[in-house]
Amino acid sequence: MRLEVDIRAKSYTGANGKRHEVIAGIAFALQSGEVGVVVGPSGCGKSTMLRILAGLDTDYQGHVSQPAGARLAMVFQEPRLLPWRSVEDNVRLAAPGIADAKLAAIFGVLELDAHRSHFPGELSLGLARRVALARAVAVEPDFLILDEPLASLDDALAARLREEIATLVANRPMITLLVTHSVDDAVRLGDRIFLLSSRPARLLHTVPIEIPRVQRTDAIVAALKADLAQLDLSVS
Ligand SMILES: Nc1ncnc2c1ncn2[C@@H]1O[C@H](COP(=O)(O)OP(=O)(O)OP(=O)(O)O)[C@@H](O)[C@H]1O
Repeated sequence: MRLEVDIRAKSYTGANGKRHEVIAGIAFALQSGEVGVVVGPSGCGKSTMLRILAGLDTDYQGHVSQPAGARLAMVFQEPRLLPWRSVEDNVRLAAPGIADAKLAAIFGVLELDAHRSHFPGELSLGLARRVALARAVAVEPDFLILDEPLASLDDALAARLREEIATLVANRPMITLLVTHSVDDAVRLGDRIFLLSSRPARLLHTVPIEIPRVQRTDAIVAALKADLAQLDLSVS
């Protein structure tokens, strides 16, 4: 299973009729079992790229190929839960027929067991993100897209959710693509990091990380971040 991305250009037409270029060249490939992390400055075009990868936007130049029949799940920045349904129902509606044991395993990893009967309005942002993630994983995707899953969470919560994401991706062979502003999150979670320029987004560097996630101690993470900081992120 392999995802191949070659987005050569993407632009939007503004209200004044002028086109503005948002993506100027992003090409990469990911294999099943790999976590790719896209890091780029705010507003550079990351969400636009994810929408293209998810097939929600076909108005671009280039191509994206994923295996026929690959099942895709996407977790958006805002959790988008059904407010009138319980946590458990939100997940079951996305994955009808899911076995109780499978659901219990997902809720276990994401520490949601105590919240099964809660409604989205009763949840903190961190919990709502976990439910959105549970819902995505419950459909057993081949390709999982996560748009800023750790943004706006305090450090301790972000660290917990990061661990949980690491457990989920280790439990299932899928292609995971995660977008973040945070180099720290990227080096803790990624197998391959894609560094983008500011808008229009251009892929500046692809950085593979060979050290297994479980072996990435704080000292190793600091060293990896120092390596990344040496890279030239200016667009020539
Ligand atoms: N539907 C649209 N029509 C016109 N312009 C758009 C549209 N969607 C996004 N843009 C513009 O494209 C640029 C990139 O937006 P995008 O949301 O992809 O960036 P981003 O890197 O995800 O940002 P952030 O990091 O803040 O989430 C921005 O200048 C944005 O205003």
